[in-house]
Amino acid sequence: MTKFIEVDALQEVKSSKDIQALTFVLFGATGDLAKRKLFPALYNLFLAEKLPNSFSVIGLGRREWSHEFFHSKIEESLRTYARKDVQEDSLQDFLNHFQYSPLDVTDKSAYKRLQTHIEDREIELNIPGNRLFYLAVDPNLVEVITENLHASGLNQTSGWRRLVVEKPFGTDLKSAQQLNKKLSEAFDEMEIYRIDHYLGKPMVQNLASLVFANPALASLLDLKQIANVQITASETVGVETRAAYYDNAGAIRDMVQNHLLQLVMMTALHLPENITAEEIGNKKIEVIESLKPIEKEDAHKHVIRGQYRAGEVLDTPVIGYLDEPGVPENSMNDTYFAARLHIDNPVWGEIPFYIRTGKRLDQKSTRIVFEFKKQKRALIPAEELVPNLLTLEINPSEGISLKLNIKEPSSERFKPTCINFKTNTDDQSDAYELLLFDAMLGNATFFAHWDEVELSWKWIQPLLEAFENNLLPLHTYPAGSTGPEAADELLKSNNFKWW
Ligand SMILES: NC(=O)C1=CN([C@@H]2O[C@H](COP(=O)(O)OP(=O)(O)OC[C@H]3O[C@@H](n4cnc5c(N)ncnc54)[C@H](OP(=O)(O)O)[C@@H]3O)[C@@H](O)[C@H]2O)C=CC1
Ligand SMILES: O=C1O[C@H](COP(=O)(O)O)[C@@H](O)[C@H](O)[C@H]1O
Repeated sequence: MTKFIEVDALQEVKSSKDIQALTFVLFGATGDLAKRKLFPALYNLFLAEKLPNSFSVIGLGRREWSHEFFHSKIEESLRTYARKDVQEDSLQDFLNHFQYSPLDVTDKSAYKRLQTHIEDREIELNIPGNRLFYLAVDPNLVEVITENLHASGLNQTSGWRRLVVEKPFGTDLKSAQQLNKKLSEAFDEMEIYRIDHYLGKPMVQNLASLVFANPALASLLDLKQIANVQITASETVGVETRAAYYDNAGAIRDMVQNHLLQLVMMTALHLPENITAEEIGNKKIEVIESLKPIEKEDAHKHVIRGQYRAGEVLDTPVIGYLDEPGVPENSMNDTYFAARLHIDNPVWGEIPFYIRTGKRLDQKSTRIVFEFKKQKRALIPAEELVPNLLTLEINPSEGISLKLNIKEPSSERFKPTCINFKTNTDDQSDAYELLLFDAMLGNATFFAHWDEVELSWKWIQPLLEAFENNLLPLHTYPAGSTGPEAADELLKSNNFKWW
């Protein structure tokens, strides 16, 4: 069941007054996500006065850190990754909210110590028992942490309690279902926030309102005129230091099951009407339910998987996937995924959706492109015209552009010309800021609900099996390219190309 608070999803975020005093229990406080995203997001919320005066963050990890050392790590993170300059005069005020406690999550007895720590701080800072447990840890630890939170009674509190779980949620359909069952023994569905940071990206959050607020755009997006929709999430980075996780996950679990399918849902749901917060969840479920299954025997017709070889990315030579530290030399893991999907409902009918993602590609870009049908009348030779494209750029820059054919002055020729609108993102909250704020507020609109996650795994499962049974080739592509040539063929067979 979906859950929402009584706010319009499209409303601007509120202020700190809307968030009750709380304890933020951060599992994985010594890890990469905390350093790169969570501390900077909390800091930006603090500077924007969107945190309550009374809040306590208890950081956890196995490392034997002191509170002071923890503070120095947070400070380092803010100086490296925060969107805004560190304000020297208030930095210590911010850090004073944080304390650290070494804890091995598999050690049941340690949770009693944690409970005392949390309660002491609640008394000291006058915090009612509102507790947000944020699990920034390997997915394999989520179950044991939840079990121990339950067994120790830490989740039985006089205030509200919420559990924020990072993606990927499980590793396949069965494990996700088992995990969900376990979580629901300790928390109600209303209290579980499955975070997918693509849902926190401002352009994604605004998709629903964009068309409604702009009748011109709404009339442009007449579905009868759309030839196809393309969703791209390309990255220049490689596997970095994450081989242990990534070589088991691959692009299919790391990006497709969650981020890309969420983008498909968000893109397909919004046309053509205004949508309330509650309807967003329901419509997303309708979309994912309508996604035509691809049977594993047919996967080779609709799906391309690839792995990068050595090459040059942004003028720098880089090694191939198989030479990356921690990657087995015979790994068949996918670092690239592309597919052709169909949403089998009256709205989207025959319009194909193409999705693709990959590491070590030529550029970092997340975007959605609507390609319009070509002019059918023969007044202008078709080869002189490019299809009109409406592009929504999501990341790293944000904006909207429309590609048109404009006649060059003093010539009979047409030139493809883009009308661009770039959002000024300098002062814009980032995905984790928006999502952390919502989790603390109790607004689950932009979190992945269980139904969506389960339906996404159901759709993905035959493809996982096709990959495991090697029912489709693993293509290679040079680092710095746009991906395997076979991915171009996927579109060519329908007379399209990637944009
Ligand atoms: N990094 C990123 O950019 C992103 C990460 N994510 C997700 O966030 C989650 C965390 O990722 P990331 O931060 O990169 O991972 P890291 O490996 O960097 O961090 C893992 C954290 O888990 C802690 N940990 C591991 N084992 C135990 C244990 N037995 N007891 C207590 N703590 C333990 C580690 O602490 P210690 O070593 O001190 O025990 C560390 O703080 C993953 O689910 C990932 O998919 C999602 C989006 C982006
Ligand atoms: O969740 C993940 O996302 C990042 C890409 O995120 P973005 O916001 O930079 O587009 C990806 O690099 C990582 O592998 C994956 O775990």
